Amino acid sequence: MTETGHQQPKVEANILVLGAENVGKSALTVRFLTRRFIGEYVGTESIYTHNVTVDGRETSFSIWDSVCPQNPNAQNCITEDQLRWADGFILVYSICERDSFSVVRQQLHRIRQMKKRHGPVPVIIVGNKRDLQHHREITSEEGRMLALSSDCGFFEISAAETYHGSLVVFHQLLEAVRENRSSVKKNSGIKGIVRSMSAVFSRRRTE
Ligand SMILES: Nc1nc2c(ncn2[C@@H]2O[C@H](COP(=O)(O)OP(=O)(O)OP(=O)(O)O)[C@@H](O)[C@H]2O)c(=O)[nH]1
Repeated sequence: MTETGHQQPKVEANILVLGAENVGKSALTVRFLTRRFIGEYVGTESIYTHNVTVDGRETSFSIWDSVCPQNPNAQNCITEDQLRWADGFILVYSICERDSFSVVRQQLHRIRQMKKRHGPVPVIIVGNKRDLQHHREITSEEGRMLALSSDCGFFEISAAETYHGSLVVFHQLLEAVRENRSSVKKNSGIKGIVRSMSAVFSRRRTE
């Protein structure tokens, strides 16, 4: 409810979870949805709907847990349809697998190319399997630097160990999606005013 007693409209967010095979995309998603870590997940593509209250507002997440085909050309893991559908992206790698970090880098590049055509879109990079420190191949700094250099959020988590990490990832992305929407709306408002003013002035010049 707002101060004036009006019900705030429901927030809807389409989130696409990407990354190489076996990095924990399903584990992260299922953790957020159920608070539980099951251990083994069916490797099929799924879209889940999850209705929750976030910061006092009704929110409906649609979460697309994608599957990256074996031996992929990583960039082609993402289709145009997926890119159009998503309001925000979670790119997952395993801190124990250098190749999965490269996949995230390539997928990020593809998303940023699309951004040129479709406008900005929030991305959060997630280094998963933080509990497996003894197998670590990617330092936290590498993950953080990639995120900083490409204007993304960054978290290292263990979907196996805690629920909190997955919660923070989805909530931060939701906040970024909401901010992105309001800045797009604001910009299109200003652009609209500029466009109509230039139409008026060009008409005057020709009168
Ligand atoms: N130790 C550890 N294992 C994890 C973690 N997250 C996931 N796993 C394990 O990693 C394996 C793959 O997890 P999934 O969630 O199926 O990974 P995925 O990226 O969805 O895999 P695909 O569906 O094949 O693309 C499973 O055996 C999980 O139990 C984690 O944080 N720590």
